[in-house]
Amino acid sequence: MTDTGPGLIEDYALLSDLRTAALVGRDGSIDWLCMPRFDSPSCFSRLLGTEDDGHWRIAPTGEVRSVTRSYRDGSLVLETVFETVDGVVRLIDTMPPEQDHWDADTRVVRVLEGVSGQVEMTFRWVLRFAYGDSVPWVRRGERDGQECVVALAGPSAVALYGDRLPYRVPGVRAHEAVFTVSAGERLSWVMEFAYSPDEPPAPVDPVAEVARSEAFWLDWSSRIAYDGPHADAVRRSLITLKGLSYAPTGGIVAAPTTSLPETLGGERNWDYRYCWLRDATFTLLALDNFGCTDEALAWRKWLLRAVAGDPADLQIMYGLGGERHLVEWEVDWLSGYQGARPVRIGNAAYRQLQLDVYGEVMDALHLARERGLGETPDSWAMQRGMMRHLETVWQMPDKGLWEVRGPDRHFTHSRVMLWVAFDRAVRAVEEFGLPGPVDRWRELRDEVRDEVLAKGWNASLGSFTQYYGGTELDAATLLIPAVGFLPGDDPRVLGTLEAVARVLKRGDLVDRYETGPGESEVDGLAGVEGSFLACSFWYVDALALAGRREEAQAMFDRLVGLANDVGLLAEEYDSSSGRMTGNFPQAFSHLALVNSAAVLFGGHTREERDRGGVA
Ligand SMILES: OC[C@H]1O[C@H](O[C@H]2O[C@H](CO)[C@@H](O)[C@H](O)[C@H]2O)[C@H](O)[C@@H](O)[C@@H]1O
Repeated sequence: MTDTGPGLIEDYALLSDLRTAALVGRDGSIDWLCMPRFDSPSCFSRLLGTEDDGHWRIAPTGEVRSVTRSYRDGSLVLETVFETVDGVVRLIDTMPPEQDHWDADTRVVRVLEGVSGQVEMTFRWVLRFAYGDSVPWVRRGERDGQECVVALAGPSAVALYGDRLPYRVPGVRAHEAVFTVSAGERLSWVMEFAYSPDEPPAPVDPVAEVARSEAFWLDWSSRIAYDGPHADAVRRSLITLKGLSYAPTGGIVAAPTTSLPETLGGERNWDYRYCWLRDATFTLLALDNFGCTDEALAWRKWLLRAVAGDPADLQIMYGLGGERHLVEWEVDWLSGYQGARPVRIGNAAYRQLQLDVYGEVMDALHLARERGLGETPDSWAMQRGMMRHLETVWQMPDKGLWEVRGPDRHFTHSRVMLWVAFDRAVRAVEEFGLPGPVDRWRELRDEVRDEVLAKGWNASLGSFTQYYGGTELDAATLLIPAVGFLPGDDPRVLGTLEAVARVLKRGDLVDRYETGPGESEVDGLAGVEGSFLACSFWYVDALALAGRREEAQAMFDRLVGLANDVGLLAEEYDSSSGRMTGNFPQAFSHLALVNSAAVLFGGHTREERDRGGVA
């Protein structure tokens, strides 16, 4: 077969074992997999290069007439059905989450079933460790009487067990098997990551592993307390958010990929396999809003651990285990997704000052209190430490929530979120009787509010602007009513909604700010980018909070339709090509979808569900 490169971003489906994730294309090829953690080096990297950078495809050898895909209901067990002229086959893919032993082996399970006729299949396995840089030593092995293929290179090893194990293709650094599957026949494979190259991990029963994975997800998704409009999309988004969580610590990755471009062919390529306080906070609020309280508790634990120490050292993002150094570097041997270079590992944004993060964390912990998640001895102490530090830095310009790589500015959204931080601190004292310098916090809250209304508002534009003194707009200012800074029907909020509609909205898609030639190039990057999907959902929320519910619901109905065939959304959408862009699937987009559903239709809290009621 000729190498056609990776598929469209929307051609991929997610597998996750709550420690790492794989992306499977419509062509039956796993093109992205990092083992054993989300942020480990990838061993399949076709997504960011070519077939030779690593992939694992199981697909009909000949022409495929149609491909249909779906997840088994409520789960991350993916079924891909290939129809060919000779018959139909079903490929079942999953990564079983380990419920009790989080240090257990990470594995990918693939089961192939003949549905009708007889179909010739090609199984191709190209393993490359270290983001495609390291060709392993591959040999036949054996454990517990079962043959396997073991691939080793440096610290990494995997073992492949299965019914038809591939053989080395002469003269090519790939392993292949060609065989026929008849109706009623079932073949299966398991690929496991091994820490010790001396002994392959013990073989497991693939069919039982699929059942175990499905049972885990069904049990988890049965706790989702929502059966309102677009229930399938909301449930799929929540399952996706759960799939982006790292169970051993409670951290949540912004996305399981790096360097899927925000601009096709461009340089806006970032590594999202880390935990942003902002994204994780929004995610946990979204999960908790739909009854997934365990995840909210796990996140708080992760947060307390990650930010422990001197509040002056607070970062805007951390590694999955709370690691602080996420040094950015470029992988010069990968050609990038459809040529979009550079491919970046690590993310220099970890060193940025983004003041909105303080507001987001204070807001999340305040909501946790309001929802009765209970206090921990450390959480208020940590918040007070954060507030003490904020009092020393709040006047500084920052990089804003969009993490611009241009100059620091007083971004209006950051300033609004500072108000949120001081406001939630005041309310913790007033509403929950917690100790703190409430008079000082009140004064600072009022000072920031006056400042935003004086400097962030531009009367001639009739809108809040992106930063003090600027004339450009920013979709993040749509969040002003959602955080309670001004009511949804305040004339300044309505003016901002109108201005965003005029300048940043194309159809239903909303850009986060203006990019490209002629703009102020606030982000310090070349080129234009697609529309940021979360901003479109924020627009829906702002419409609803302005009392324009019908319009909001109609727009939400259309936005939900942008998800791919298995309900997944990337970070951005390029309306000119009609393609998804940016990292995939992205927590920000999915959490914005479920939060809009909560605004429009009401989330169901666990208490309400337990009482058998509806929010
Ligand atoms: O486009 C510029 C920036 O893009 C990334 O940041 C975006 O993703 C983050 C994670 O989802 C999100 O928290 C942030 O608000 C987004 O702007 C990237 O990580 C940055 O390094 C980059 O400057």
